[in-house]
Amino acid sequence: MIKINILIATLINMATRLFKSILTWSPQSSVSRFLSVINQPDLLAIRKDLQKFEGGSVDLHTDEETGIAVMTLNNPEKRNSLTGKMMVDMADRVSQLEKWANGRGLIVLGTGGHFCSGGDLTFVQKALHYGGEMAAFQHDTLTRLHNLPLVSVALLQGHTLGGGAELSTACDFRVMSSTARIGFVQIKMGVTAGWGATTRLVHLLGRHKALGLLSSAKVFSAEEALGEGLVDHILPYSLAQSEELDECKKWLSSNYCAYDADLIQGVKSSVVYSELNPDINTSLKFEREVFTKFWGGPLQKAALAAKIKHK
Ligand SMILES: CCC(=O)SCCNC(=O)CCNC(=O)[C@H](O)C(C)(C)COP(=O)(O)OP(=O)(O)OC[C@H]1O[C@@H](n2cnc3c(N)ncnc32)[C@H](O)[C@@H]1OP(=O)(O)O
Repeated sequence: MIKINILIATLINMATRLFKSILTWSPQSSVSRFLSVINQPDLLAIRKDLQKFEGGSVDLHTDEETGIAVMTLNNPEKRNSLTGKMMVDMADRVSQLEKWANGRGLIVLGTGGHFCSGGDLTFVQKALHYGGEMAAFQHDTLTRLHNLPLVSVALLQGHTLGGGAELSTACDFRVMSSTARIGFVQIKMGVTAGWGATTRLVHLLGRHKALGLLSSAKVFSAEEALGEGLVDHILPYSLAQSEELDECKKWLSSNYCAYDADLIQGVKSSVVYSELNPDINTSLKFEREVFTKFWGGPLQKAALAAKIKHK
C-alpha cells in the first residue's frame, strides 16, 4: 500500500514538474523582483567592453540525475584569475542556472588545483579606468549567484585570493582542502573589496570579523579559516586533489541536497527573500506562498504515508 502511494505521489510530482513552467509562482521569479539594482542597458554596454579582455573561460556542467551542477573557472596558467571575458562567461552561466528547473545544488571550483587568485592582473592593468563598471557587473552576477534557488558551495583548493575570496562568499557554503589558503588581500593591492564581499561578509560573520578579514589582508590556512567561521568543512588530508570534487559532491548531496528539488528551491528562495526583505509581514507572506504550494501536495502525502520516525 505504501509503495503504491509513493508511486502515485512520484507520478503526480512528475506531472507537477512538467507544468511548473506555466505556473504563476516560481521561486526565482519571485526573488528576482528584488534584483534589478543595476539597469539592464548599462549591463549590456559593460558586457561588450569586458568581453574584449580575453582569456580563460567559465564552464558549466549540470547533472539532471543528481541535481548538482559544477561551475569551473578555467584559466589555470594564471591561477584561475578572472579576465573580463570570464566575468561575462560567469554571468551567462548564472543565467543558465536561474532557469534550471531540476537543480538542487551547485559547486564552484577552479581547474589545476587552485580556486581563484582574484582579478587577472593583466586585465586589471588595462582596466584601471573601468572600476565602477566592472564592480557593477560583478555585483549583478555575484548577487544573482548568491540568490540562486540552489544550495551552492565553493570548493577552495590551492589559493583563493582577493576577488577569488569575494567570489567564494557568493556561495552559501565553503569547503576547503586541508592545505588550501584564503585571503582578502585587496588592501595590500591598494584597493578595497569591490565584488560584494564587504556586504556579504558583514551578513555572514558580523562587522567585527568582516573588518578584521578585510583590513588585515591576512591569508588564512584551512584550520584558521574554519576557526573564523569563514569555511564550513575541511576535506580529509588523505584525499588526492583529484578526489576532492567527488568528496565535495558527497558532502553537499548528503547534507543539503538530499530532498526533492522543488522543496530545496522553496527553502532557499524563502531564505533569500527574507534576507532581502526587511519588512517582516511581506517576508512572512512569501513564506506562506511557498508553504501552501507544498501543503497537501504529493510530497507531503508520501512522507505521511511512509510513517517516518526522526530518531
Ligand atoms: C580584483 C582585486 C583583486 O583580486 S586583488 C588580488 C589580485 N591577485 C593577486 O595579487 C595574486 C598574485 N599572485 C600570487 O600571489 C601568486 O601567484 C599565487 C596566487 C599565490 C600563486 O603562487 P604560485 O602557486 O607560487 O604560482 P606563481 O606565483 O608562480 O603563479 C603562476 C602564474 O600565475 C600568474 N598569476 C597568479 N595570479 C595571477 C593574477 N591574479 N593575475 C594574473 N596572473 C596571475 C603568475 O604571474 C604566474 O605567471 P607566470 O608563470 O610568471 O607567467
